[in-house]
Amino acid sequence: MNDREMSCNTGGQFMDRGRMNQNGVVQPLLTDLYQITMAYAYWKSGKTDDQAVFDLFFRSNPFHGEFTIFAGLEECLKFLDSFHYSDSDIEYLRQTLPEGIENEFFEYLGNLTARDVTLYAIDEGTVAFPRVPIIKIEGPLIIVQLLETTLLTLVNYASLMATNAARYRMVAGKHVKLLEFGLRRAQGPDGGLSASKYSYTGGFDGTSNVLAGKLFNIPVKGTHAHAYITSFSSVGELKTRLLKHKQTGITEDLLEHAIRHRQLLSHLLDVSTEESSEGELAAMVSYAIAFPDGFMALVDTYDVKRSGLLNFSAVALALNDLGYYALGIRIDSGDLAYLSCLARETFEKVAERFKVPWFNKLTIVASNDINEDTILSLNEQGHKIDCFGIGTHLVTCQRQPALGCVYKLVEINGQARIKLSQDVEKVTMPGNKNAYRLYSADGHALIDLLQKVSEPPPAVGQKVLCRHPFQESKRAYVIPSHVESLYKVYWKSGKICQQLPTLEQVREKVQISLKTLRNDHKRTLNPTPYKVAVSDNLYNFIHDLWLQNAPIGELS
Ligand SMILES: Nc1ncnc2c1ncn2[C@@H]1O[C@H](COP(=O)(O)OP(=O)(O)OP(=O)(O)O)[C@@H](O)[C@H]1O
Ligand SMILES: O=P(O)(O)OC[C@H]1O[C@H](OP(=O)(O)OP(=O)(O)O)[C@H](O)[C@@H]1O
Ligand SMILES: O=C(O)c1cccnc1
Ligand SMILES: [Mg+2]
Repeated sequence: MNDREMSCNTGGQFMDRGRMNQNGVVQPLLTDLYQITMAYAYWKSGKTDDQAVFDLFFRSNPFHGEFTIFAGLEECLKFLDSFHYSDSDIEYLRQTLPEGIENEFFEYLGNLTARDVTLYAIDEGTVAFPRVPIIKIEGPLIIVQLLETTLLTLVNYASLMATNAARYRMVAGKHVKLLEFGLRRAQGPDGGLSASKYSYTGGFDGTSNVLAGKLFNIPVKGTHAHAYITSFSSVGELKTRLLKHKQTGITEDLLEHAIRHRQLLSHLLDVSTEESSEGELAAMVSYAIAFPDGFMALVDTYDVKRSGLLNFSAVALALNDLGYYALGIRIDSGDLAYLSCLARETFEKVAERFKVPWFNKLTIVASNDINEDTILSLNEQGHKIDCFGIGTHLVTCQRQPALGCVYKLVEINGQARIKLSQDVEKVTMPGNKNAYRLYSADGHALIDLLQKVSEPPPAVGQKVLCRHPFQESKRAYVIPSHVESLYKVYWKSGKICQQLPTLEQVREKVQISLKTLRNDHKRTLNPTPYKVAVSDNLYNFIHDLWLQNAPIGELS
């Protein structure tokens, strides 16, 4: 065991060793220097045992949308569970922090754990909204402050990615498969792994990232690259053409079958065999021999119509002669609407002419710089794509590369704190609060309501005054048919205190939670903002505190 592994404590009640596996890069020094310098200054000024409450929240939804999927909670809990500065961490800090830092501080840091911290959170996979804290953390000021940057880095990208993936899922519809192909384009290896994990959470069906498959138990899927096709230039290069018949076991020449079918197909599809690529045919035959039960071929290397579809269909029919069913094709360039329709038409013709009805159902995968708008546009035009392979736009979240979650002090030693700003959106909601989601009779979420923790929760069937946090005139009475208390205690007294869902369960939660949102909040163009309100009591409290803290200017 290395010193990082040894530093993990025994874990909470519900945490088995499997779960403890955490990305090794997530450790207490994965933070900003200022957290540690502040910790020293807090320590020096006797604030070590001050009790703080911090809220982790975002101020606006990403991608011009009106919802965000909260993800990354499990990683935050693992981080709390293993929080401990190793001897080498302390040694590094001794060398790095300014001279004159007292030795006792390093001893203090060396013994510091997250045992005295309590973490409340919304369930991972739930839709969340601006200004409603998704995590609330209480505990000694120093430790709670020290957690800021790491928790933010664990939640921000995870939630952004899960939201992005959920948006792709919404525009693609539930019947189209979505595969994440982004590792090569992701923000480094760790970004790539997180992208694979959280795109699955958001509703993708699998990833091409093999390590993500192993680590997170996500289905791994894939086709092949253009290099495989271009590595062959003629059938003479085939080292073997032989394949055993699936049922009889008799060895046959797959190429011979393919060439025969290719001739027949050239009439049916009205393309000449001379125009099509022999290298492509050779590549497809060799791939089919390697994967007779999983033959999926890239058809756009030379020309989809004049070469790719002809060669693919010939090899797929040859496989059929030997008792195997091909899976389908991938198209990675050109007009994906047109080419997918052309491919489906081709398959239908072949199905009819060769009496192979399963040809109608061959899978058509499309890739090439696909984003939400491309899918929407393809839907409008009409297409026959069964599966999108999506890389760059998905994993880099090109449309909005960061979610702006922040971590703000809202209470210290029972005293509420407010951060003022010229920009009203940036004024923090002071005090220790609870959050509730109020539902209508038809099961839709109506509004999220923040209250002071001292207030009784809203009750079903009873009128609640919900106020806009900053605009006095904006208020509404809501009579909820169902009230959901959004926070659960996830970490207390050094233990994880909820049964953590599996990745699969979080993935299901995303879809269930999205269903509670009205469609107008989810549409891509000009969605209706979801309402986030405060109780009358909290409203008055915020505004009193605001006035107390805002200096009165003087005109001269
Ligand atoms: N029918 C379509 N409607 C809208 N967008 C499409 C459609 N078909 C493809 N696209 C998108 O248009 C872009 C086409 O990319 P690009 O101009 O690089 O063409 P290409 O097909 O890759 O060209 P090349 O064959 O030269 O590589 C891609 O982002 C692709 O997802
Ligand atoms: O387009 P993305 O959404 O990022 O999806 C991943 C891309 O990665 C692969 O090829 P690559 O782009 O590396 O080569 P290519 O440009 O020749 O297709 C694949 O063919 C996709 O095009
Ligand atoms: O398997 C694929 O088709 C794949 C994987 C990564 C990137 N592009 C395509
Ligand atoms: Mg590409």
